[in-house]
Amino acid sequence: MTEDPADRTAGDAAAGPADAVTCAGLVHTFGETRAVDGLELSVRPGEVFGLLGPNGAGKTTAIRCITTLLPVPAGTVRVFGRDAAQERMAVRRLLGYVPQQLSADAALTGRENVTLFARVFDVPRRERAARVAQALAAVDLTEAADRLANTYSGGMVRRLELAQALVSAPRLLILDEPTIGLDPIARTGVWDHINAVRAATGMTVLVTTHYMDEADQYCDRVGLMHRGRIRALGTPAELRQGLGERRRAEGTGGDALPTLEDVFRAVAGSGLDESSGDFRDVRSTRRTAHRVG
Ligand SMILES: Nc1ncnc2c1ncn2[C@@H]1O[C@H](COP(=O)(O)OP(=O)(O)OP(=O)(O)O)[C@@H](O)[C@H]1O
Repeated sequence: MTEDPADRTAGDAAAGPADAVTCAGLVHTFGETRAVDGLELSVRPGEVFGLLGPNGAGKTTAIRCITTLLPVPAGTVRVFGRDAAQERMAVRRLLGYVPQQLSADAALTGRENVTLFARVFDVPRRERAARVAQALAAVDLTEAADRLANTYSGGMVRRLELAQALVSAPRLLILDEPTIGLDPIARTGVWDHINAVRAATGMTVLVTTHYMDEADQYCDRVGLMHRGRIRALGTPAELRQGLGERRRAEGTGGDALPTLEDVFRAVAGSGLDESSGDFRDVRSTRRTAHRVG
C-alpha cells in the first residue's frame, strides 16, 4: 500500500465494462461543496464491497449517483456496463437499494410493504405473491409478515427493508449504513441474511458503513473514502498488513496488527479530524433512532 492510492484506484477503475459498478472521474457538487471529487471506483461482480469513511466523505452522494437518484454532472457511472446518465431505467432495473432513511411504511404490514416494492419494480402479477413470500422468508420475517411494521424492532425493520430491495431479484444490492444504530445481535442478523442471499444468488453487494469491524469481517474489499475520493483500496487484510509493514520498516509500530481504523487514520492524516469526522456517527445514529421510533 505504499503506492499512490490515486494511481491504484484509477488502474482498477479501468478494469472494464464487466464490472458491477464503475465510476470514472465522478464529480458531484452541492454549491461550493465538492461532495464527490473525481471518484474512481470499480466493484467486481459477486463481491461485497465496502465504501468506508467519516461523515461528509461523500459516500451517500456517490451511492445516489450510482442508483441514478442524483445526476452525474461530470465523469461516468456504469452498472454492469449500463450508463447511469444515459440509461437510467436499465440501471434501476439491475439494482436494489436500501437507503439510510426509512423506506418502509409503518402503517402497512411487512407483506404489504414488500408487495408495494414488487409492484413498483414490475414483478409480474402472477409471480408477485410467491416472490414477496420468498423475499420475506429470506430475511426470516415469514411469521411477522402480517403484522404492522410499526410493531417491528429496529433489526426487523432493517430486514424488512432488505426484503423490499430483494423482491426484484437485483444483480446489485446497494445498502447505505445498513446496521447503524442496531445492537450487535441485530447487526449480525442483518449481515447473516445479506450473506445468505448473496451465496444463493451470486449478487454483488455495495455497502457503506462506519463500523470498521463489520467491514473487516464481511467485506471482500474496501475503499476508504475521504473528501470525495477513494484514498486506499484493497482487502481488509491487505490494507492492515500494508500499514503494519510500513510501520515496521519505519520503526513506528509495535507488534499489534493495525486495525482498519488505523489504516484510515494513516491515509487521511490530520485532515480527518479537521473535516468533522470520526467513525462514531452521531448524526446517522440519531437519524436511525428517528426511523424506527
Ligand atoms: N443535499 C445536499 N445539499 C448540500 N450539501 C450536501 C447535500 N448532501 C450532501 N451534502 C454535503 O456533501 C458532503 C458529502 O455528504 P455525504 O452525505 O455524501 O457524505 P457521507 O460520507 O455519506 O456522510 P454521512 O456518513 O454523514 O452520511 C458533505 O459535506 C455534505 O454536507
